[in-house]
Amino acid sequence: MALATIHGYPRIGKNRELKKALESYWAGKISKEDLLKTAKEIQVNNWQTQKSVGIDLIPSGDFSLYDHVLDTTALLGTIPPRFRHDTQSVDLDTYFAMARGRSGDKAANAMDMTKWFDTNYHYIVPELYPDQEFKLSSSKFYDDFQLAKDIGISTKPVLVGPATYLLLSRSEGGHFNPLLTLSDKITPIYIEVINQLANLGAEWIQLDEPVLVEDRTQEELDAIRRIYDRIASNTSIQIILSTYFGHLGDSYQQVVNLPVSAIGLDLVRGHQNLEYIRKLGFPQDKYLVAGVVDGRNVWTTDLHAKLEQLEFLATEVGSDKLMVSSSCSLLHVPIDVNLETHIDDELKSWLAFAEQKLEEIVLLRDGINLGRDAIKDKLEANAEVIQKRNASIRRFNPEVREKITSIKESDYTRYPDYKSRIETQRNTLPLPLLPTTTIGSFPQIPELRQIRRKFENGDISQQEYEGYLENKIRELIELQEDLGLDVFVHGEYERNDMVQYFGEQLDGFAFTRHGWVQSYGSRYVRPPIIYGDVNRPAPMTVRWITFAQSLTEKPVKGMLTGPVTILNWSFVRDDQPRSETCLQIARAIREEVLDLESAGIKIIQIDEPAIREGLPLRKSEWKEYLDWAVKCFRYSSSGVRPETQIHTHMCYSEFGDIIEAISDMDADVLYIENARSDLEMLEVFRQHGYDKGVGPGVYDVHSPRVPTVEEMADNIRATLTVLRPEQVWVNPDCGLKTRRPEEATPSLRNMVQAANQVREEMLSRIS
Ligand SMILES: Nc1nc2c(c(=O)[nH]1)N[C@@H](CNc1ccc(C(=O)N[C@@H](CCC(=O)N[C@@H](CCC(=O)N[C@@H](CCC(=O)O)C(=O)O)C(=O)O)C(=O)O)cc1)CN2
Ligand code: MET
Ligand SMILES: [Zn+2]
Repeated sequence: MALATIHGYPRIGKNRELKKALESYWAGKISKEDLLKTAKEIQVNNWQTQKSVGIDLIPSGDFSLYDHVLDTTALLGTIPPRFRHDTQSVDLDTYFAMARGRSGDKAANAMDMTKWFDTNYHYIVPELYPDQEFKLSSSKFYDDFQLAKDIGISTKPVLVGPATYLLLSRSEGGHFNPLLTLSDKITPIYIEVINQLANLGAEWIQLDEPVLVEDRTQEELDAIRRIYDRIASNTSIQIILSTYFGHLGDSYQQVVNLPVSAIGLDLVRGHQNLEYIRKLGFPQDKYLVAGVVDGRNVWTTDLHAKLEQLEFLATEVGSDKLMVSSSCSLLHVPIDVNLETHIDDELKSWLAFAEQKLEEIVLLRDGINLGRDAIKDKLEANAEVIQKRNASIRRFNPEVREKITSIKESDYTRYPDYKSRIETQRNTLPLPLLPTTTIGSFPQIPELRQIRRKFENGDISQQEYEGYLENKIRELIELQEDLGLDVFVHGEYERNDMVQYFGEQLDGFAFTRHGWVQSYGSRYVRPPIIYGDVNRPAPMTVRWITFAQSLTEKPVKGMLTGPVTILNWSFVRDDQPRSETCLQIARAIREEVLDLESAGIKIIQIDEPAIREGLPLRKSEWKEYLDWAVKCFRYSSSGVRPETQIHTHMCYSEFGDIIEAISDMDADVLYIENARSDLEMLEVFRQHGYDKGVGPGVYDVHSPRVPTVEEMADNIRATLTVLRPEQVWVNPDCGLKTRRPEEATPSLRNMVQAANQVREEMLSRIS
């Protein structure tokens, strides 16, 4: 009999219970016991939901208070020395200190955070030394397994696999490959954990190795082989080695022949895996975890098409060796589409969130085990939805299609080139050396969010809401005058989120009320759903930017989210190439840029923080993506006059390997994350050179800690060893929306002082 399983379930709770509990705990408003009680309730709820729908192999350990990679760090005892952790097991405060940094007498910077593969989920990057020791330091995975067992559910514990853990970590104290250097040391700990879980009664355990869908060297594959050989000869439990987010490529044969009981393959993003099975076969003695239901998108599954795949797989591997699964953890989709009362029924029928996906998986399993006839009614209903969706005219807007075809090749290039236009800009836009600015958003205080919620619910009028926002902007302009910043922003107070805000104003987008997806820790997003052609019916930001500009002589930046980021942070229609959808968004943004320029705005910032996460996981596919992604950005920004300055911003990623594409975007100024990853970006600029304006962030905004003048001045001085003074801007790493005003204001005051200090040093050197 085929089994139904998933890789993992959303952790946040249907009503964002985890966020509320975490933030209350951090604010000292609830106790540790209260927090852990909420965590337990969410887990129990998740298990019971899965059980009642009929999932056979239910995961445990997929829940996390903050991040599952950080949980693995706690498990393995790889606590960076600056957290001075000396107890046997990692306590909650050390755990959160690693994630968020700590101030006071035990002050320590947070660990780096970066994107989880090509998703908008962020994990805490492990820091490993060449002589790293590993020591079991957390009982979380046992506790979670036991908790499920206590309510009568024998779960499948899920852990980040040893190879993935090592390859995702940062090598400290010199360049080395953590997989090649540390695999012998990490393996015994994994063996210990696996055997303990077996002792507690686990029959299956899942080790997630998504690094296997990236390009791996033979040396790495050999090291992985050695790890799994050793695990196999020292454990007796059934192990699922799971891969997701892509296909196995050339390493297919080697991976499926690793000594484990089951192999998990993504058959959606990694649809090529199906071809490999067809051509190269699949080992007869193994289970196949067939990831057929998309864990990365929200569209109702075409059950007929998937059943066909599964029927083929059943003949290849035997139906008793088949597990029907999600393509990856359901962490990346919202929980329940039925909470969305304002989405119309037709559109809703096109959508499946986590709970609906559980039902799809169970149906597909039944289709395999009992035959198509047994699920006939459901199959027919599904076929009707799919057929109607494919034929729906709601997806097409002839006017948009027409405008897209009329784009000319020259529309993708800005004239004149940077060298000439920067001269013009220097004359029309007088700025001091090392201009200071911010990335855009200012603290979204609870009062602001509450008022927006009231406005959405109709409890206050539009006039009251906008009056409130105007006051906030007035206050912020005064604050920026007082701080002495050079280029101002309006604060983005009118935005719930930098992508959702635009999605709500564009045709072809649907947005959710409850469709939260975890981005990191307690921070969630509601990705808009792009179901049709994208069009901008009216200006989206001009009203707020021009209001802010009317209050000051200093330049106020127009603030937009770029097309690639809107694409990558939305759920995207799957009936046309992503590049086409992106160009439609780019057209909408270009219109907005031109409207801002006509309204007298001199600097327009178009953020593209997600440009890198759209990068395919296999290098051979990079060029194609970068070509169209960069083109879309250029199309959105190139219509302006020479004197209008275009800025862009990126955060949370490594940019070294795509620096040429970034330079090709041809923005006049680039603000880039820098502080949290040990000034890595400076090394990139040193090696590759960069000729346009750059603001490498001088402090990390994702930590509540207020940075000192001296450390920021040091960062600026470091930047000046690599870049010319005329190029350099001074700004934080990212927007300040997640900070409290008590953190943001003193940090910026120190930042301006740091810039002043360095300016004086430069002047005294000249004179
Ligand atoms: N889409 C996206 N992806 C991104 C980023 C980003 O900014 N946007 N930044 C990077 C890091 N990720 C981040 C993701 C989310 C947040 C963030 O601040 N999220 C907010 C939610 C933002 C939002 O949409 N807020 C709404 C909903 C407000 C709300 O929750 N209201 C309360 C009531 C008010 C209250 O009591 O607070 C309620 O509904 O119950 C609004 O402001 O309108 C949060 O989790 O707190 C920050 C960074 C990478 N990826
Ligand atoms: C995640 S990038 C954020 C950029 C945006 N302008 C902000 O300041 O919040
Ligand atoms: Zn940012």
